[in-house]
Amino acid sequence: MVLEGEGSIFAAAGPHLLLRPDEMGRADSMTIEKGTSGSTLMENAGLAIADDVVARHRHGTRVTVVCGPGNNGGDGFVAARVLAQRGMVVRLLLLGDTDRLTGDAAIAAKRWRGTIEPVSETAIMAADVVIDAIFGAGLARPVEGRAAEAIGWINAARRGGASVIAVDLPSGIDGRTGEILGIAVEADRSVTFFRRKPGHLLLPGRVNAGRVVVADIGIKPSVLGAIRPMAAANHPDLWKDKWPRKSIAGHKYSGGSAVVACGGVEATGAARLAAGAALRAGAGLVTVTAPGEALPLVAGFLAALITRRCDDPDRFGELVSDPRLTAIVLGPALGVGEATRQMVRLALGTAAAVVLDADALTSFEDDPGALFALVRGRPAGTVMTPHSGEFRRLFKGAGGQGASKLDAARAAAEVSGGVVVFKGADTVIAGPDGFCLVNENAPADLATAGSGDVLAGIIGGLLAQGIGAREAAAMGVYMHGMAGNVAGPGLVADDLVEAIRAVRAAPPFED
Ligand SMILES: NC(=O)C1=CN([C@@H]2O[C@H](COP(=O)(O)OP(=O)(O)OC[C@H]3O[C@@H](n4cnc5c(N)ncnc54)[C@H](O)[C@@H]3O)[C@@H](O)[C@H]2O)[C@@H](O)CC1
Ligand SMILES: Nc1ncnc2c1ncn2[C@@H]1O[C@H](COP(=O)(O)OP(=O)(O)O)[C@@H](O)[C@H]1O
Ligand SMILES: [K+]
Repeated sequence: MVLEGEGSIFAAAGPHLLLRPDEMGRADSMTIEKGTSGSTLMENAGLAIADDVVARHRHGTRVTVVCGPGNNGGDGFVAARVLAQRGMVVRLLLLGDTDRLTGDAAIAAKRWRGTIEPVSETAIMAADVVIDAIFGAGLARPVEGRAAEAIGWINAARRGGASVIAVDLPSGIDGRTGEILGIAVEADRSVTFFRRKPGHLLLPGRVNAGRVVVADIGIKPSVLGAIRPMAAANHPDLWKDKWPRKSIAGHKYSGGSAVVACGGVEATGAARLAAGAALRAGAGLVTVTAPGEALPLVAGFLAALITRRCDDPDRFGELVSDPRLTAIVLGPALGVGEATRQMVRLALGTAAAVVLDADALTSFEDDPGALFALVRGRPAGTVMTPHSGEFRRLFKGAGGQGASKLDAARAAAEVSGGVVVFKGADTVIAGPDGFCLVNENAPADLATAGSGDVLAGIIGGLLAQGIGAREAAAMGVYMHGMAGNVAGPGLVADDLVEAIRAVRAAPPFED
């Protein structure tokens, strides 16, 4: 399979891979089959939790461990024992009966010499630190009843100043989707095992998880080859060797040549932002095609941009037939309708890589299959960058009911044959081979008008330089997040274009 090739994105993803709860279960059982007992894994997990607490809190801290009925609770019993040995004042609360504990959790419970109390509001509210060991990977349905009450009390304790540490996942968060099933713990920290889970990165799980720490509990990375997880965090390790750099022997065409299509006189801002971003991301030259009356506005923006008059799709077809063209960006404020559809068809008919955003996507709302047929057939890369509204319009119920954002993006990439960038605070980049990346460096300041246009331009600028579609998309999303951090609070989209210079000057990896 392509993903496993030497130097492939899968190979580079190693520590950044994300394991769904069922995949984590396989990692556990493969490890147990190879001779490490489940009890040892649980001891290691509980120890990792205790270490995390001890590293941050004084001797004598009042720690309340809230245990659930499964192995997540088992980890809690181990942590409680170790913390008591290390001088913390520990209370252990159990949801349910001790005699209903089974397997490794029952063994861990026997080793706890202290009292096992029923869950109560007062015991939770009296703590300086609460360890949430109610549910982890085994959460199977919405939380209700006593467990829901306990979660409410844990959150109240946190609002009252207690620190909350989640074992594996905040209870109530679905590790596969990041969704809240009923109610969920709001943690300061989550200590998870071996690899992070999608629910640690996808919203709202990411917010509930707080700072996520990954502990080694003795599972060997070699199990990953058989499990073949299909998702990873978007990390520079995945594309740093493609980072844009000017070569001393280069000339302007070495950076490739990009075209950005501009809408009418009242809608030129989006294309200007995209074109500026493409140039700053390293495209050698960027041409903006615009209707006659809009042309002066574009020309007056950045002197480095080339402008070409383009009043109809036929003229656009002529302009993009230049064989030196390496990337085309279509969609930002272009208008929804047949003219845009025709421009998309023409762009997809070229040998250039194409970014389809905004109106280029919405224009195919009534006949997405027609778009996908064109995308699927092309040898050059195609990247589609929908926000959630555009995604729903074009990809309808991709992934089916209960699909995570990851599953939905994956299904969209598979059905369209292109690379899909499903935007948001937890942007997912999906390739048609099903492998997905979840981005996590984007600051909320990016939620501002025109920010998506800048992203489309950055990706276009990277594609123009010959970077592959998946890498350009992943790197582009990451650079966009970095630009947001450089520009900081109060940023407007224009500032992001400017900030790309600082991003390129300080790559997110050691050279
Ligand atoms: N499998 C292993 O070998 C290891 C597992 N570990 C821990 O084990 C956890 C997974 O353990 P489990 O698979 O036992 O699952 P959990 O302990 O997360 O939860 C399963 C239990 O909760 C019940 N349950 C699920 N959803 C519920 C709901 N909404 N309301 C009420 N009850 C509900 C289930 O019936 C079951 O009794 C991981 O998150 C991790 O903390 C670690 O100890 C490392 C080793
Ligand atoms: N809360 C958020 N945190 C981080 N990034 C965000 C957030 N909200 C939106 N973004 C990012 O900002 C950009 C907005 O794009 P888009 O919705 O197309 O807006 P526009 O059409 O105004 O340009 C996307 O890249 C998206 O991922
Ligand atoms: K938990």
